[in-house]
Amino acid sequence: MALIRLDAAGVTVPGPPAERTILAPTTLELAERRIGVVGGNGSGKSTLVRLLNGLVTPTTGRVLLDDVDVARRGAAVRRRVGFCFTDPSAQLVMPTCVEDVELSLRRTVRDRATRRAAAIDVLDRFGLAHLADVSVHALSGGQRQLLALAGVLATEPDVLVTDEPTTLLDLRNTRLVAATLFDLDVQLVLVTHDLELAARCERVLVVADGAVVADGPAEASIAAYVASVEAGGPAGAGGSGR
Ligand SMILES: Nc1ncnc2c1ncn2[C@@H]1O[C@H](COP(=O)(O)OP(=O)(O)OP(=O)(O)O)[C@@H](O)[C@H]1O
Repeated sequence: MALIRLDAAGVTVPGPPAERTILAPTTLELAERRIGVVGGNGSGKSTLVRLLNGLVTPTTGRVLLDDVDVARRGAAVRRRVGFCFTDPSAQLVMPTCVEDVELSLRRTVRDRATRRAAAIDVLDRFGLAHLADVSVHALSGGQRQLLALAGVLATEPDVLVTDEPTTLLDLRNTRLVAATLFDLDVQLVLVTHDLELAARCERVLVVADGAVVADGPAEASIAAYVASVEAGGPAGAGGSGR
């Protein structure tokens, strides 16, 4: 299991209209197998998790993966920390499913025939082998999300960060993607608005107004989040100035 450490890591963005802190300096150690991140729209969840693989660079403090500074050795960290976006279109770039997975494998498997076989194996693990030569545009929402996950996991990261992987999906596909995610042999950091999904994590962080306002076992964190929403607090109102 990787140890991810935020050491007073914060993010401030420049104006206009004025410089704004979108994540207050945050100190955390993340070592659990499955970590959920919940909070209102615009609260800072994506900013927080994008720090973990260098998609966002902290403007104060540091982020360390097993003592490697993400800002200094981004490429090395990204080989260990895979990131999956909410909208799979953001990462499916090749015409067919198999080619998309092959693209992920281009650095690790040099030989083309071996790479194709490895890509088919990956698709098979996600129940997508029968779609190998199908256009990525012909897939259902759930299949696209699974393919995006397959592409990231083909690189065998130690940690998978996934930002609202079920938000665009219907109930059946939500269940399919959730079952796949929770079955993976990988450390998972899961941003979600689905509290049932968050409840399956060992630890849940609640983000509000650019800060982690609750952090603990899923049940306690989710209860705190729900209570703050019911009280009309910032976690529910998305009150980060958007
Ligand atoms: N590069 C940036 N420049 C300016 N503002 C930004 C930037 N990135 C994020 N923000 C702002 O920071 C705040 C937090 O954004 P973030 O995407 O982290 O929220 P979130 O909790 O993931 O929201 P959602 O649930 O709606 O996806 C928002 O007000 C957003 O508009």
